[in-house]
Amino acid sequence: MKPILIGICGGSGSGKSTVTEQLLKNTGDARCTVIRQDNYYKDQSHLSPEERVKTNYDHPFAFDNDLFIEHLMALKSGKSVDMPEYDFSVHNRKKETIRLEPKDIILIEGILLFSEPRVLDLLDMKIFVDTDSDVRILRRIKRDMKERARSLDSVIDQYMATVRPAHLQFVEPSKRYADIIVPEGGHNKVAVDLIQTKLNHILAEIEKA
Ligand SMILES: Nc1ncnc2c1ncn2[C@@H]1O[C@H](COP(=O)(O)OP(=O)(O)O)[C@@H](O)[C@H]1O
Ligand SMILES: Nc1ccn([C@@H]2O[C@H](COP(=O)(O)O)[C@@H](O)[C@H]2O)c(=O)n1
Repeated sequence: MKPILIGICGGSGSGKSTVTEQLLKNTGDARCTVIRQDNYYKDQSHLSPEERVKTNYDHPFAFDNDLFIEHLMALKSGKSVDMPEYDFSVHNRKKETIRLEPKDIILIEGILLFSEPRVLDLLDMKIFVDTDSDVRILRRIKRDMKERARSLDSVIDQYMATVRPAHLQFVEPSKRYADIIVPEGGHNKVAVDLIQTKLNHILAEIEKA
């Protein structure tokens, strides 16, 4: 049986990574792997640090979706891929890549998964993590200052200039494509447990096949 591709989409700070990590932890990395759309931001080595700050990172144009889709298709057909690595503190790809082996369950995480029809076509299950925007921006401020080397002013300015408009234009309308909506994100134990039950069922089916 071919690997099952599960998309986990939602706004920035909604809790996608937390949901994804929990599903990976419960399923085990022998049978499950994760591929993140964030790793497929375009290479910006040709731009100066000042120019990179101006990029709209919430618009579909910011992503190398051709490479992302090529890698999704490869994993789906049982081939391994070398996923790019990304450094948010310098707004650019790292030189290193990570080898991803195809596993029975491939979790795919990203803000713009469901707004790209070619990605939608490849997904076997679509999960949207839905969290109010006030909660998301508060989570993002904490995370970006701690983990992504940002100042409070830069997070607020970026949110107003690009994150919020792109969320309303691309992310929020894409919720309609979801099979399952998870309110509040990673600490929603009931929702994560229900999804895990479905994954366990899929894994048992694969073993029988
Ligand atoms: N249900 C929740 N309740 C409280 N905090 C949460 C919840 N889900 C996620 N978080 C926290 O919010 C922050 C952003 O979550 P994350 O999973 O990284 O979001 P995303 O990947 O959608 O940007 C993290 O610090 C995470 O620990
Ligand atoms: N150089 C970059 C690249 C992306 N971002 C922001 O990351 C957000 C997506 O990641 P989440 O984990 O929050 O889903 C997205 O909203 C971009 O604005 C960035 O700030 N800098």
